[in-house]
Amino acid sequence: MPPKLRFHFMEVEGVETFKKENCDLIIVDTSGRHKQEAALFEEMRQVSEATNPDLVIFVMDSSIGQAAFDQAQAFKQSVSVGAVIVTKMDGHAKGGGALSAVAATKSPVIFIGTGEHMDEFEVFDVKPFVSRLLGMGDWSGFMDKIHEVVPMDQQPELLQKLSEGNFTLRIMYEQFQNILKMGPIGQVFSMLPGFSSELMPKGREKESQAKIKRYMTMMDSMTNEELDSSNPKLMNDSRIMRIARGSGRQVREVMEMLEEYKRLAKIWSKMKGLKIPKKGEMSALSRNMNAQHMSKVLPQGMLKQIGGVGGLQNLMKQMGSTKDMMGMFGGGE
Ligand SMILES: Nc1nc2c(ncn2[C@@H]2O[C@H](COP(=O)(O)OP(=O)(O)OP(=O)(O)O)[C@@H](O)[C@H]2O)c(=O)[nH]1
Repeated sequence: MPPKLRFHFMEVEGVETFKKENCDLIIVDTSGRHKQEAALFEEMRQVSEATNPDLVIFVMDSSIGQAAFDQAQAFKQSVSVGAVIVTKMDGHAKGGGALSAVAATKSPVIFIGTGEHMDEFEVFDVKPFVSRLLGMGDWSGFMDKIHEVVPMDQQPELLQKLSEGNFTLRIMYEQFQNILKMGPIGQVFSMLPGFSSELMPKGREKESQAKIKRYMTMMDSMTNEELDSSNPKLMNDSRIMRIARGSGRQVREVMEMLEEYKRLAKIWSKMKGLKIPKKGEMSALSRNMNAQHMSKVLPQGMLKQIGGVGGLQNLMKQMGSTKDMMGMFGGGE
């Protein structure tokens, strides 16, 4: 063994021992390191040289955000990173940093961590990941639920309205109604674009259900004009006071409900022009989700860092995307 590798005798000895014992999988875990720590990177390079691994995995915490690019690049320069694992996807981070890590290492994401336990370690699946990143929710799951729960004769109308980008209070009301029908509420919520984290944080389903019912009571005191309008200026003070009085709620609560509506309307307006697919026709969604949609929803700084829409297309390929997903970024391969 060359002298400089003696430091890593433990790793080398460990790997040799386990190989002799015919272990299928041997994992050498280095301690956490940061790109500023040159000596630790050198140590990691030496461990890699000494143990000659089949695969080097860069494990990143999704909360580091855009710092992921520099961090991943520093890893790639020291050792031949071949895959990425993104942890803490259960937190607030959407995982945009993972795209940067993939760009920097030119390696696919293979697993994601969604919690602290063994069963919260999942094989990476590109569709839900990208949907979450874009704030779109899990479209395919959502579509399945829509087909399951929304009465057949109402489906085309609802989907048509959504694709027109006119997200009115009435649509919100109808969606709330459907959501309450769908249950278990947590699972369904997490599939709807914009509905998941803010409106219904994990573990507080009961509270959220009560909030939705409260919102619906307030909307019951609205006129048809108010429910069907997409003009934000319509809701003046006197209308808000009338709704509060009519529903026995505080003005503050009506305003909170209207804020929630505005937030959802903003998210759903990104779907304007999108042809919502029929059941089992995700490719229709993919075809219609073009580069223009993408550039609207991704943070601009991030888009730039990964080389614009073209770079994004390449990344999705590297992330192991299916042909369907490639279609999302402007027409497939
Ligand atoms: N919520 C959540 N917690 C996680 C996840 N992955 C790891 N953790 C927790 O984060 C903490 C740190 O995890 P470690 O696996 O020790 O992190 P590490 O990077 O190997 O740490 P070093 O010892 O510095 O190398 C532990 O409490 C884990 O349970 C995840 O996906 N979600």
